[in-house]
Amino acid sequence: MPTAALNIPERPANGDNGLSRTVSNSRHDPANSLSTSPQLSFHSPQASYAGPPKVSAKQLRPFQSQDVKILLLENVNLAGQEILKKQGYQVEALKSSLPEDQLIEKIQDVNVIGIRSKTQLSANVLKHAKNLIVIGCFCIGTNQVDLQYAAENGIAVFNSPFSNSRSVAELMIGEIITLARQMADRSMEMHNGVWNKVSNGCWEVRGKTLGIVGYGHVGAQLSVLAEAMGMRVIYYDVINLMGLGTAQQVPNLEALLSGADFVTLHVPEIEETKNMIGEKELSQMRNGAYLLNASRGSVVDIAALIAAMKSGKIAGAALDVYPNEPGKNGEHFNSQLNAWGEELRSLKNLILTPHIGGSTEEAQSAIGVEVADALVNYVNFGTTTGAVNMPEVTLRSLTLDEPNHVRVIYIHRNVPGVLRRVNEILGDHNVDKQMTDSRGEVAYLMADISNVNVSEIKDLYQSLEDLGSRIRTRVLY
Ligand SMILES: NC(=O)C1=CN([C@@H]2O[C@H](COP(=O)(O)OP(=O)(O)OC[C@H]3O[C@@H](n4cnc5c(N)ncnc54)[C@H](O)[C@@H]3O)[C@@H](O)[C@H]2O)C=CC1
Ligand SMILES: O=C(O)C(=O)COP(=O)(O)O
Repeated sequence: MPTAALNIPERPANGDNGLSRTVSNSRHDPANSLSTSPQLSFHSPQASYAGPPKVSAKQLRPFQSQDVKILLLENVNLAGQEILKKQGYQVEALKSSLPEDQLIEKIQDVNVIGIRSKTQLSANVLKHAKNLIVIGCFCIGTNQVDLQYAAENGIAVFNSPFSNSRSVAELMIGEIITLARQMADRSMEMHNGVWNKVSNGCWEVRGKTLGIVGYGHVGAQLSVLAEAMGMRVIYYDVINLMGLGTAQQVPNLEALLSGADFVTLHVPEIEETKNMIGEKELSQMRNGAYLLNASRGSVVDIAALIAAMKSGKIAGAALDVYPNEPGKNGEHFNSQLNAWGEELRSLKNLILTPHIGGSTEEAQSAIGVEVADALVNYVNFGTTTGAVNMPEVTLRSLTLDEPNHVRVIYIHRNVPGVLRRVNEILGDHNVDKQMTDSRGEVAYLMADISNVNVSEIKDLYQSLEDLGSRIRTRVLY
């Protein structure tokens, strides 16, 4: 049998590979949601995929669902775990993140990894992930993943772009009032048996100005909620955006800082936002203003914030995120993690929360479902809709359950002449549908072809692998 060397099993004569699942081909069409809706039912393809060049025969082996190994870290919600288990995949779920050495060991073996904001998937970690085809970030932020390295190595990355935005915005509203009324201090005092009834330095939020830095999903939600409480809203963003309600965009960060009583930060962690709020920016804020950060720890220079709070310039602050965060619950938050840890804990009217902005039942189950659906669609069908580091490619219908149909996924470097060469190879068969798109250096081609005998799949696969431009080839059937 020509496929024996690669251990590609022959398709049974009736075209049924013995697996049967119900799947959806679109995660963005609610009517097609994997978990909630009328579903498109068909016999599952038996998918085959390959790792990078010069991999062993074992890695080239096509997989049955039960061969797919998934590692979920950081307590991914059960709703998401269930979707993956229902596919028949092997799912290992851990409650915490892993230190780099343990992560490197574990990641060598898995095809799919699911993480949240804590796990660092650097190039150094990913270079050990020889079998990895896709990463699911069960959160909004993707700064913890080397997206470029992943794309260049044919690893797609998905996230959940807005399922926890409302939860973050609501936490901000709670914190704005808590800061204005020094509520955290009063509560702490009462827990220590101290009655301390004060109005000095306590304010209503009605009529005060909220300055939102980063008017994206979180910032815009917050804007609406704050106006409903009678606050005036201004915002600063690097792109021009229409303000909701009567919110007004200001032209630069300084205008925002000097014009707001409360400043909240909702920008991504990127080079430009590192230490975006430091000594200079804090000095531009109003005397007695408040600062809230639920974006990323690197956005605020915490030593400068401590100084501004000690001097009374800043009347209160709320921090949900830190440059170094503990890897699991119960770990101590102290100066070993962050040099200023102890000093921070001693400050008045400072709310410290353990990165809980998106931690609600609603947000976590919605994220679990959304990202798990995306992973299933990628593993089973190669669909990249919603990927954050790859071109978005999908084909309108699936014919993989029909005899002699295969789907070819060809991730390649975006250089001239590739499509011509790929189509010379595919042209020996009947190309039913094809879509290709590129994002920077990486291009993604998906083609459904018919008239392919199972005995030809290995050659088809190998011919694509042999092209100099290939990053990863998958043949699904
Ligand atoms: N504390 C928590 O649990 C959570 C934290 N987050 C963090 O919040 C961040 C924001 O979340 P979303 O609103 O969903 O993101 P988003 O991508 O919808 O919005 C971010 C906005 O920031 C703007 N921006 C980028 N660079 C900027 C700069 N230098 N100056 C001003 N504006 C800039 C963008 O144009 C965009 O409008 C996430 O990237 C994540 O790091 C998100 C969810 C939960
Ligand atoms: O969604 C995000 O970016 C967050 O920061 C929330 O992260 P988490 O899922 O709580 O680790």
